[in-house]
Formats: sequence, structure tokens, C-alpha cells
Amino acid sequence: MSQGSQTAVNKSVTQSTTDTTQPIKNSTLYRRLLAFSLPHKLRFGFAFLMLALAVSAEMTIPWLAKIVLDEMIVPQQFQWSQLLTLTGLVMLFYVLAAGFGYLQGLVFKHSALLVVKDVREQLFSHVLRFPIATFDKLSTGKLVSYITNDTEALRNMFVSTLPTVIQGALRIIAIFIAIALLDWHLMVLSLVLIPVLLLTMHWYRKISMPVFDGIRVQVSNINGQINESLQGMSLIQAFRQEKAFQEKFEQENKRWFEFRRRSIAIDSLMLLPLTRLIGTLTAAGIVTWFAGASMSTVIEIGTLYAFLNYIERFFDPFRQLSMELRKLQVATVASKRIFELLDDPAERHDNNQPPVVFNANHDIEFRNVTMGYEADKPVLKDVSFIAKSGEFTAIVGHTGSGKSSVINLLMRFYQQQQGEILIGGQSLNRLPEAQLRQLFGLVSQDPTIFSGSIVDNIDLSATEPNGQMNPQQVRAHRVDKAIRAAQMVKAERFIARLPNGFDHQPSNSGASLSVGERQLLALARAISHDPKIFLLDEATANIDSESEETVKQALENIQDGRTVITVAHRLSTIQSADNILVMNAGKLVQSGTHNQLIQQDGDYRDLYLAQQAQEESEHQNSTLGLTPISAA
Ligand SMILES: Nc1ncnc2c1ncn2[C@@H]1O[C@H](COP(=O)(O)OP(=O)(O)OP(=O)(O)O)[C@@H](O)[C@H]1O
Repeated sequence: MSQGSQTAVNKSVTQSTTDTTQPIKNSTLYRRLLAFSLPHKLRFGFAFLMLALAVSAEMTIPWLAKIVLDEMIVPQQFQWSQLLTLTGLVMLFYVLAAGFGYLQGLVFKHSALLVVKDVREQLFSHVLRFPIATFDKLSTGKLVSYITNDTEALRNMFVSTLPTVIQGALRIIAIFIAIALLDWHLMVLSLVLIPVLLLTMHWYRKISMPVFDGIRVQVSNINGQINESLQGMSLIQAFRQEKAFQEKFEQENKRWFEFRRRSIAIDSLMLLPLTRLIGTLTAAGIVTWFAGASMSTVIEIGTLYAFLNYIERFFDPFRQLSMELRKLQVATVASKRIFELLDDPAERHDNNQPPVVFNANHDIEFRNVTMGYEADKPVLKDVSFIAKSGEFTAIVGHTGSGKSSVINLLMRFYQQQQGEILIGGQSLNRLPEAQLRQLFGLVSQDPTIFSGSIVDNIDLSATEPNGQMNPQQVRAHRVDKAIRAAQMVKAERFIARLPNGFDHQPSNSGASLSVGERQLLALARAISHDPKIFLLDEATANIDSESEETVKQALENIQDGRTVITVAHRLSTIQSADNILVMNAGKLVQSGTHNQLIQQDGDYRDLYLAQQAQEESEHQNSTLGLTPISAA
């Protein structure tokens, strides 16, 4: 990978989740990570203690071997009781090292899982409270990856990197102390190894990082392609694109293979043989030099054995640390993304704020509202209207004229740049979030079906109304509410046909339901929410005329004192509206009843006539047996 593309990879992975956040410094990052481990400090403390004991036990073994060699085998002075004691001690220390090692691994892993669980929950809860505008900047795929993969990278760091670094440091210190106790000259000479091994680690890092970044990018590309292909499978097959998609996939997979192959080559060379070779040569050099330079000094055979044994053990921490550097780099980048996400401002926490008291009505008033998703590109321009409480207001207009944006502002998903929005005479912005959400029942263009039963999907409240019901009563109450809401939109007819009826669990986000059935469920959901104001964004676009008539009747039934604002393309569905707002390129160009608007020269009449002509031609085609082909 070239320097340029490497920089690009690094930039892309460390890029802030949104434009507003500042890059996080490494020092701040590690401090914040530490803060996550603080609630589990006792566990981590215990794990560290076990780690220190395991290293101490491990380091004692060569020392005991030295005693056996120097004091018994070389001078041929066997005392069976002493030999047995020492052999027993060696075995004991092996068992202790293994036991402490097992405990530290277990507790470290457990503590790390708890940290990751906390981070993941905090992240998800934060994402749930993001302003909707934030999701315009973050793709779903990226968010999923932050919450799953990045927290997993963090787990690796806590489970593997942290203990390895600490264990490595403890081992190196213990080895140096042991060598110094053997012979301080040997210790001073062994220091030569440190720069040699650090240099090797540096080379390893330099060579391997671009390769590992490449692997990561390729894995993400492959995931992206699989995702895209699965989502668009029907189009791929309809347009016979299987071969093209297969070839694209093979290219990405081949690149992944190449990076992986290079990583194996680097690891195989650098991790074991090279460090071993360097270490052995250095150790041999030291011993030879030491022997030659100080012929008068007699090194006992046991000391030499213990020294070589310690030097052999010296490489393991460096080799392991080299491998961990990669995980550390991945975890550092992942944690940066996690913290940047956590630093993104979430919705305001105003649940303790007292509810706003309205005037006698819930009239909705837009006063000279101008709004753009990007501040300098307004999509609503100086819009003013009043939607009277208890009335049925329809918003119509060409595609992209700003109809849904009105709904988005009412739901406070976005903020207007100019003007004011009032409800019952009070500014929309003054409403606490809970009151705002209770006030509106939203049915969007593409209704979402959550995992769970039909009841769970209709009644989202999940709590008892008065706090005095037991779980069975809560359940019965919810089922009752769901059935009543479904009956109002005549959804119970198709629900009855589902296996298990209201207990049916739609699979794969409702993919087994038709779009119209999903819309009926979404309408029932809004009715069950019992709002003062219904906001329907193309809510009946995908249901048949009979169902549409039913929904219209249901809305009329429940309208009693409630406001309905509906965005509609099909003008036939809104002819009975009390007021129709006609939008054109972000401006409100006409308003009035159907009868008033049809008399006027303007957008409404043009739209109405165009739709009538289309309906007539469709009718003629169908009587001639020609079925219009709908767009894909
Ligand atoms: N989240 C967004 N970020 C940026 N621009 C957006 C966003 N949502 C809508 N727009 C743009 O704002 C303009 C108005 O969109 P809006 O969805 O309000 O139109 P609409 O009248 O409801 O259209 P349709 O009838 O197709 O649903 C369009 O040009 C659209 O591209």
C-alpha cells in the first residue's frame, strides 16, 4: 500500500463521526478508557495481583534449577531429601504459575467483558437519543459497526493487550532482577538486547501496520458488498446482475487474500524466527564476550543455564507485544470513534420539566418558518399557516416541495432557521420531550416493524397505565388496546389470517407483510398511542381503496377534537379536508378547501386535472385488459 493510500486509510478510520467533534488525543482517550474500568477496579486489582504472582512463580523456576545444578549436580553432592524438596518446589511453582495464570486470565476476561458491556449499553442508549439530523451524517452500516465491531476491538484490548503489556513489563523487570542476582555483569550486558528488540518491534510495526489496515479495509468492503447484494437481491436477479456482482466480490476478496498472505509472511518471519535469531546471537555474543573478557571469572554452570533460560524467556514478551501492537492500534482507533460518538450531542434531557399548559385548543401555527437541512439551502421558505385543532389539514404538492419537512419540524426532528412554530399558543421548543412525543401520533411513509409480536408492534407503551397491575393484567390490557386499535383501521382481518394472530411475530422487520399491511399496523400503532394530533405522511399511499376508505372513516371517528395533518400525493384521498395547503418548491402557494381550490387557477387544479387524466387512462387500460407496469 502506498504512503498516500495508507494516509487515506488512517484518515478515514480516525475521521470524526460528525463534523463538529474535535479529534481526541491519545492521552485523553486512555484516561477515558480507564474511567470505564473504574467501576470494576476490584476485579482488575485482583487480576493484576494474580498476574504478578504468576510471573513471580514462573521466574522462580530457573532459579531453583540453578540451585539444583550448582549445588548438587555439578559438585556431585546429592542429598536426596534436598533434591526431592527442590524438585517438589519446582513442580509447586509450575502449578502455582499455571493456577495464578488461569485466575488472572479468567478475571481479566470477565472484567473486560463487563467494561465492553457497559460501553456498548452506554453507546446504544446515546444513539437512541441522537437528534434525527445526526443520522443524516452517519450511515446505518457505520453505526452498527461502531456499536458491535468497535466495542469488540475494545474487548480485545482489555482481554489481551492490557494483560500482555503488564505481564510483559513485569516479566522483563523480573528477568532483569533475576539476572542481576545471578551476576550483575550479565545484567548490564543483557541490556544490549533491549534496543535490538525494540528496533525489531519498530520494524515489525512499520512493515505490518499498512498490511493490517489493508485487511481491515478489505473486510469492511466485503461486508458492505454482502450487505448491498442481500438487500438488492431481487433487483440483482431481475436484471441478471449475478455475474457482475460476483466479479466485484471476487476482486475485493482477492485483495483481502493478498493482504492476508503478506501478513502471514511478515508474522512468520518477524515474530518468532527473527526475534529468536537476534536473541540467540546476542546471548551467544554476550556469553562469549563475557567468557573471553573475564577468563578469571568462573561462571557456574547453573548460573549459565539460568541466564540462558531467562534470556530465552525474555523474547516472549517482545514477541507478544509486537502482536498486541496491532490490536492496540485497532482498539485505539475504535475507541476514538466510540468516544467521538459519545461526544455527539444527544437530545436534551428535559423529562423532569413540567408539561406546558396549553390554551383551550391545540391549534398548530407556522409563522414565517424557513428551514433547510443545510442552513444555506432552505427547503421551506417563509411558510405560514394555521392547522386548526380538531380539523383535518392536508398538505399536497409536487415531489420534493417540502411536505414531509413540515412534519419533520413538528416532530422536532429538525429545527427551523427562522420563524416560529406554535402549538396551542405555546412555542413548540418549550415543550418537554415526553409531552411532545405524547402529543403526536406519527405514521411515516415507510412504516417500521420491530421484532416482537403484532401486539408489541401496535402498543408500544409496554407499561401499565396506573402502576397497579400485575404482569398478566398489563399484558391483557395491551392486547385489548392493540385489538381495539386494529379494529378501528380494519387491520384485524389480515391479522386474523396470520399464524398466531395478534401473537404472530413478523420475521425480518415485517418483510413477510405487504407494504399496505405494514401501513395498517402503523396506523393502529398511532391510534393506540392516543395522541392529540395525528401526523400522517403518505400513510395511505400503499393500501387499497377499500382499506383507505376504512382508514378515512376510522380517522373521522377518532378525530373528535383531534387534529389530523396528512401529507398526500393522491388528491382523491383529501377532498374532504377542512383545509388543503399546497406547497411548491418550499413555498406555501395556495390554501383552502377542495371546492375553493378547484375554482382557482393554480397548482392544485393542475395537479388535480393531471391525476384525473392519469386515473382515467388507467381505467381505460384496465377495461381494455392492459395492466400498467409500475416502476421498479
Ligand atoms: N434529511 C435530509 N437532508 C437533506 N435534504 C433533505 C433531507 N430530507 C429532505 N431533503 C430535501 O428537502 C427537500 C424537501 O423534501 P421533503 O421530503 O420535505 O419533500 P416532499 O414534498 O415530502 O417530497 P415527497 O413527496 O417526495 O415525499 C427535497 O429537496 C429533499 O431532497
